[in-house]
Amino acid sequence: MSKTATAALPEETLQEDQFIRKLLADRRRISRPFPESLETLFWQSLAQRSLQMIRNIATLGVLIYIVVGLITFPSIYLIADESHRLHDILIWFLMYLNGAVCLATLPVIASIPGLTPYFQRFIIGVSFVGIFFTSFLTVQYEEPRLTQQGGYIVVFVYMLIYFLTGTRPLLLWITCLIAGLLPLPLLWVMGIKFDPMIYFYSVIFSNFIGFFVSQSIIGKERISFLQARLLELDKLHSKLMSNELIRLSNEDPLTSLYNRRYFNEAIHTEWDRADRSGEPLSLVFVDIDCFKNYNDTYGHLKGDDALVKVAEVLKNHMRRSSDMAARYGGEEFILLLPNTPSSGAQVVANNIMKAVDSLKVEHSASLTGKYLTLSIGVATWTGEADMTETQLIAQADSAVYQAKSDGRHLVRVFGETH
Ligand SMILES: Nc1nc2c(ncn2[C@@H]2O[C@H](COP(=O)(O)OP(=O)(O)OP(=O)(O)O)[C@@H](O)[C@H]2O)c(=O)[nH]1
Repeated sequence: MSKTATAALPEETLQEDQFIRKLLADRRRISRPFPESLETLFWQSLAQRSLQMIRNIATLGVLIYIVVGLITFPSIYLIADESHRLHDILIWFLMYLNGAVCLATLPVIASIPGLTPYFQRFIIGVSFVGIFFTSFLTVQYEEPRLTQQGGYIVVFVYMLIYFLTGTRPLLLWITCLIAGLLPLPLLWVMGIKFDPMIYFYSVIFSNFIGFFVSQSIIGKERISFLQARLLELDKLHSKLMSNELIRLSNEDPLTSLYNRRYFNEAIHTEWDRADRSGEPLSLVFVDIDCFKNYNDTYGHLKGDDALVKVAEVLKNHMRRSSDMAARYGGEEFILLLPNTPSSGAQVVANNIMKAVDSLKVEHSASLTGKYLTLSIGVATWTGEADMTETQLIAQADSAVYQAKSDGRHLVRVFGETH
């Protein structure tokens, strides 16, 4: 990144940019948590993507779930022995209902904007309920083959939770582990016998597998996230750069006022606007008196300081958002005052004159007194058809000339005789 470019970026953003570049260069550290704000952003982006995915596949999900129901129900009917068929169908139905409720919650949360900030918490809650009831019910089939099938469903549920929700794997792992272990004392109290191996395999082991696989997927997600974030920062950087370039091309580097080039553009726009609206447009031309003498006496650097001080006064007198002050040439400034009649422009000119007087910038070689003074010319266009912008500028300039020839340290209005 170039020197100018880095200067345009805020310090925080710059640090983030450098951190990301380092991390992408040395990917061994990628699985460690990022600094807090970036880490939060990462999980938020995953949650956002999950929400979007859930919204997109909601209808398809409902259809698939119905098809799964239509396929598994007859198989339960066929597999289960007649002696406990009703019991097993009831267990299947409760499991199916549990799955339907849990899965239906997701698109509902995703479609209510007020709930989406709590998406992760809902996921934790829904996962807990889903795993608890699925684990609790699946071992209650009388038919061992169905228990085994239920085990596969638990594995499937785990995978769904891990891959669909974009939730932190460790948090999910702990939640699912507790939800998976909690039915054990309940089953024991209820005296329900079950195969511990199937329970271990479907509830505990698959949770581990889901955790490790999702950890490795999250690692890849982290890389994509950092790359996307870097792209965003680059875009922001380019935007700042182009804003900065625009600003620099419009600005006078010494005084930070607008420069003559920008003034020429602005007067053109305002001229057209005044032409359409019929509002008066005033120019105030400001020239520092005996500035050559000032430079000769105090040196150019002091001369520059004086220019900056005058510029500050001008800026402070630009009270309307449409007013603008520009540096027109060496020690000449110009104010563009849209929708301002001559009387208003004269008030501004006199105030500026007094404000510079009150600065009391010592000028021992001045012809007007002991301090730095201004000569100011005012010209106003009130819609005369035969006038041009250049003519208005020339009128303001000629009013300054009048002020100079009348003795300096004066405000003169073009067309008025004194
Ligand atoms: N320090 C400094 N001086 C500048 C700058 N731009 C122009 N000047 C000086 O401003 C002076 C303007 O001098 P003149 O045009 O003769 O006007 P003046 O001495 O102010 O005389 P009057 O306008 O008749 O009062 C010149 O000496 C320029 O060198 C600048 O950026 N910095």
